[in-house]
Amino acid sequence: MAQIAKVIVDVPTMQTNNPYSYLIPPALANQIQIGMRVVVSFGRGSRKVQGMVVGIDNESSFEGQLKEIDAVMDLQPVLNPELLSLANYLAESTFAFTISAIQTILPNSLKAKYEKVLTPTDTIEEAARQKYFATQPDMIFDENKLSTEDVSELLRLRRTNQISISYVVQDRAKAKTQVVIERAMTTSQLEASLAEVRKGAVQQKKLLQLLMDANFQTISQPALIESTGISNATLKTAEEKGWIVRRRIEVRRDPFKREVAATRPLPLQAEQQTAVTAISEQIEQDRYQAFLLEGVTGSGKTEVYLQTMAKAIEKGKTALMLVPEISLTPQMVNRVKGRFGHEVAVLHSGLSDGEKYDEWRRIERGEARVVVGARSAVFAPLENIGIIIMDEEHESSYKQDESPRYHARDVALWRGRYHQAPVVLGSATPSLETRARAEKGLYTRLVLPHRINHQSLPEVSVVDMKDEIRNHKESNFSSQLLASIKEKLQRKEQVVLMLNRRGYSSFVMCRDCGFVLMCPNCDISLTLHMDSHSMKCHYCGHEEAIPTICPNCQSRKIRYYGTGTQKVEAELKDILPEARVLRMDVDTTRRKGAHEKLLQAFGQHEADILLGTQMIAKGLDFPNVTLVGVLNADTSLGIPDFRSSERTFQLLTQVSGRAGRAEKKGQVIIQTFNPEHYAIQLAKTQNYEQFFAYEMKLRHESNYPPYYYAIQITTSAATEADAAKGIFKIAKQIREHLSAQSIVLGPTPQTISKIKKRYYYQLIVKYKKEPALGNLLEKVLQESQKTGRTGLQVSINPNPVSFM
Ligand SMILES: Nc1ncnc2c1ncn2[C@@H]1O[C@H](COP(=O)(O)OP(=O)(O)OP(=O)(O)O)[C@@H](O)[C@H]1O
Ligand SMILES: [Zn+2]
Ligand SMILES: [Zn+2]
Repeated sequence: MAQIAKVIVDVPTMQTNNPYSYLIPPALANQIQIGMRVVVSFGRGSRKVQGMVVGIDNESSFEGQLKEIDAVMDLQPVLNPELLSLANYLAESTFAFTISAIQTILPNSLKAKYEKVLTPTDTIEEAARQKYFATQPDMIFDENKLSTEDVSELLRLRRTNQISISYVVQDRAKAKTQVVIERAMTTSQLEASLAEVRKGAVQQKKLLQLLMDANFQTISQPALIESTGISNATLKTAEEKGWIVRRRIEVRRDPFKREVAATRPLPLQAEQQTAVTAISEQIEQDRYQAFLLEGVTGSGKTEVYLQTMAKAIEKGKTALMLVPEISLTPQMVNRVKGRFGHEVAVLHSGLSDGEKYDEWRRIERGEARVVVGARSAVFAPLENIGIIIMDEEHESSYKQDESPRYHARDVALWRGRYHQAPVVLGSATPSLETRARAEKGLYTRLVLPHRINHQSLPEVSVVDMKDEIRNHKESNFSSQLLASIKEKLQRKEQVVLMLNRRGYSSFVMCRDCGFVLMCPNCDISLTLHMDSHSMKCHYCGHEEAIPTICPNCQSRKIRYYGTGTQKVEAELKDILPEARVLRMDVDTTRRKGAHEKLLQAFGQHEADILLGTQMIAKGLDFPNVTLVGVLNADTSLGIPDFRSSERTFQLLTQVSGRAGRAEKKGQVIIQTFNPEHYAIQLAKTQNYEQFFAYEMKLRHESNYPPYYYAIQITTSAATEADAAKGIFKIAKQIREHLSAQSIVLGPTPQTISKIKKRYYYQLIVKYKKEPALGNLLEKVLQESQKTGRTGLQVSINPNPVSFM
């Protein structure tokens, strides 16, 4: 009986969630498995496309003529059954196409080209060894060059573990390489050369002596240069004279080479113990339960994570831990590595595709039983998960803002249910959604109300910048903040300063006509960058010269407004010339590892002040920091979004929490133009519960989440008219079907209505119960696939983190 494979195909212009049926050629019968990638021909032109096998039937209800699968790309499944059904869940819950869900779950290198190298194992049959490995130790699997019979045979060998596979990324540029130096002459030849070298050539002599040493072995070029001071030029001469050869060799990637000192579990404080016990009980009983671990800053949440993860590992299970973004990773990764050593795999956006892939394979092979990573690590191919942790669960970076628009929290909860394992959502400032669910009893709430050793929370004072501006010359520093900084520096303590913006100043404006320099591609003003002496767009990267004359009225009175990290750094140098300042923002952390280096330097007190954007607000644990200054608390308040108060409160509470974490008492100074705003007043007392109650009341009054669900529908097109027409048509379609209780906001242009030369319109549906809405939106999405002519794109974003 013929076998039929159900294949999800990758055709960008004609996406559908339905699999297509293909005949499995007889030679591959019983060899192709669910979760393998295949090549099939698609459509009238019989274009070759990639696809994923999601099902295999032994008979077909399909009447007509089926095409055969052309080739199989994998010798073993790359997605296991759990991850395949997770792909379906993602597609359904986020209005995405199954193929893009699958691609999101797979690591990038599996989308790229790579070579599969086959090696025989000890158990290989003699006939097979003779056939494939008689003349070579391994072979490259190339589905285009091998006969179907060979492919079938190799699949069988793989399934019976007679061969193993390793993957090498084909693009050589991606492989990590290093130049090594080898000796190319005999000792006596080198001696002869030494005699000929002219007197002053000290480096050449030094090199020859090194080479003549009986113990000389191949050495890496950077190591040689570093240890001897011999220059690159000398090595070049040496190569020309034939003393050495330089070769480029491949080295294994290891994203975290530095050994981390091992740590032992700390004796727990009473509240930590209660939390660990409650979570461990669920691990013991293999039960899914979601927990909210609500602990003030510095209350020791990390120790709770580590000890419950250890419990899962002890039981022979695996553990998954999510952290918001790379900025948080260095300290957290070190803590996890300190406890679990080589069992840890790290996945985050700072890794190259190759590094990510190496880690992915280690997880898949079961070599790493603990995974730490940012958002996409939630798809780590761990089996037998015993616990899932999500640190700083309120962070908006957990939501992906392109398709599939998933929230890692939902995926974590889904996997927790699948594996019957507890999921721990931790935060000092939980999202309103999560805290509300705990209120309803859906999550078990665990509270750590005190700092470790009952150290008090830092004292927060609020400075009204309106008064400051009236009384002083224009400065980013109030007299109170400046005085405190000086005091701390005198005591050899450290200071963290947060500014909510990068660049030098935020925009350039003409004092005569009010002209503001805008990006030609986006509806946003350009930002001045002093380091590159240019104006940059933070959305599309457009860059142009700094104007000295107003392009509009030719006036010379063009001035810089607002403030940025570079400008504050310059001011600090001016008023505190002896202070050592480290600046941390997108511009200083662009290079790989730069982030970790900066934090390490600050931790070792190589600087007195850490000045940064929001990226310094979370997770840092430096005992010597006793003052935190927030230069402009208002930027996040000014954003026209229902979550702006929540964001502001979270940010201020988080950054305040960096002060006074050890024995020394902490102090926080918040500068603002809105000192009476409730988000700022409540951040002053760092009282999350009070903020929660107040904000929930406001959300209730104005029908916002978490009282209502929300869906954002966006259209975009090359012309404004097309984008608008598209959204109004959708609005009409939807309104006809909505119940009276639901609310539609818009359609309106998006807050930033033009990005990269495309125009954006949106509409928001707020609803409590709309069982038919999902299907309706699916239909809208399918229809939008057909309107290729105008280039209209429609996207649907369930539970958007903001309405902008
Ligand atoms: N049981 C304990 N005994 C002694 N010290 C502890 C204990 N638990 C945690 N600590 C220490 O207390 C400090 C704060 O802990 P941790 O960084 O885990 O806090 P946190 O709750 O994650 O804070 P934040 O939300 O601000 O990141 C750390 O330096 C940690 O090593
Ligand atoms: Zn002008
Ligand atoms: Zn732009």
